[in-house]
Amino acid sequence: MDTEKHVQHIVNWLKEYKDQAGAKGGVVGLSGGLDSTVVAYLMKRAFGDHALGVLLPIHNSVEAEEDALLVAKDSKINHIGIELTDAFKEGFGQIEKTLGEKWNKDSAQLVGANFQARLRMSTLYAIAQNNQYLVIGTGNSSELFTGYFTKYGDEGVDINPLVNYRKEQVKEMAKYLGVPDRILNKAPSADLWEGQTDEKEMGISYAAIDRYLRGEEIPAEDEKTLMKLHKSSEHKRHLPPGPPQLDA
Ligand SMILES: Nc1ncnc2c1ncn2[C@@H]1O[C@H](COP(=O)(O)OP(=O)(O)OC[C@H]2O[C@@H]([n+]3cccc(C(=O)O)c3)[C@H](O)[C@@H]2O)[C@@H](O)[C@H]1O
Ligand SMILES: Nc1ncnc2c1ncn2[C@@H]1O[C@H](COP(=O)(O)OP(=O)(O)OP(=O)(O)O)[C@@H](O)[C@H]1O
Ligand SMILES: [Mg+2]
Repeated sequence: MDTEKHVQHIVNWLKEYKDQAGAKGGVVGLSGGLDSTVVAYLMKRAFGDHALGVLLPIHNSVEAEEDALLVAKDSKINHIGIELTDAFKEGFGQIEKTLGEKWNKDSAQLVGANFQARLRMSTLYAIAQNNQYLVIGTGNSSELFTGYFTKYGDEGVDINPLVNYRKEQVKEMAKYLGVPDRILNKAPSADLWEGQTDEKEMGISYAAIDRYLRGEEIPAEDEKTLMKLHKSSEHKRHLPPGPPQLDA
């Protein structure tokens, strides 16, 4: 791909979209991971001083604050940090306490992880509305295809500048934008629990996902895994359905 052309295309679109929405700028959650890093650099080009990155640490999950700070400094995006550890512990603790015996401990890790993603989403929306900003998403087409995101959590956003780009293309953009090697070379992770990586949890590599999305053949076992992820997450790619309308 002609990376320079695509970067300019996204930056132009961000500017146009913001203007037609009547917004002043945009806000993004800064995790220190590749996707939010690329979005931060693009937002800085599109929104200048009205690009805001927000570090949202929850000290229950893995901490990558140093990387997020490095991104803020390197991209020169305005940034703030909002500590969500207590809010998470309080909110999630109340649910556990109230459900008591009915609380299913087997799924608690995943449920807690999704709760964290939605808490971050709520926080970003509060900041966005307060500043007349839009919430800028970081999802790419590889994640969207597999459904590897929390419904109404990290994909609860206003616009998604990377949605037509595969993970490998996001990495190309990162190189073009001068993202530090430390960020470029990290294994993609939601950082929602110790040792979590996207590829381990999904059971397939981004290389295989992206090969498939490019229309190339992948091993049968990978294709089976990918189709399962895609089908089971179909509901995440649509607005909530209701019963069909009756005539009278
Ligand atoms: N057929 C259907 N029609 C309508 N709704 C349906 C449904 N099936 C489930 N649902 C609903 O969807 C919920 C399950 O979806 P969801 O809540 O998303 O949860 P789920 O897909 O189980 O988990 C999210 C996955 O994304 C990963 N993640 C999360 C956040 C960030 C990142 C990252 O890469 O940074 C990754 C996380 O590690 C996990 O593997 C169910 O609890 C139910 O409410
Ligand atoms: N600690 C955090 N602080 C602020 N935002 C966060 C934090 N953790 C996750 N997010 C938000 O959730 C998004 C989804 O996470 P995801 O892991 O898919 O992307 P990433 O971390 O940017 O890149 P990578 O997939 O390479 O790890 C992030 O891009 C970011 O906007
Ligand atoms: Mg990440």
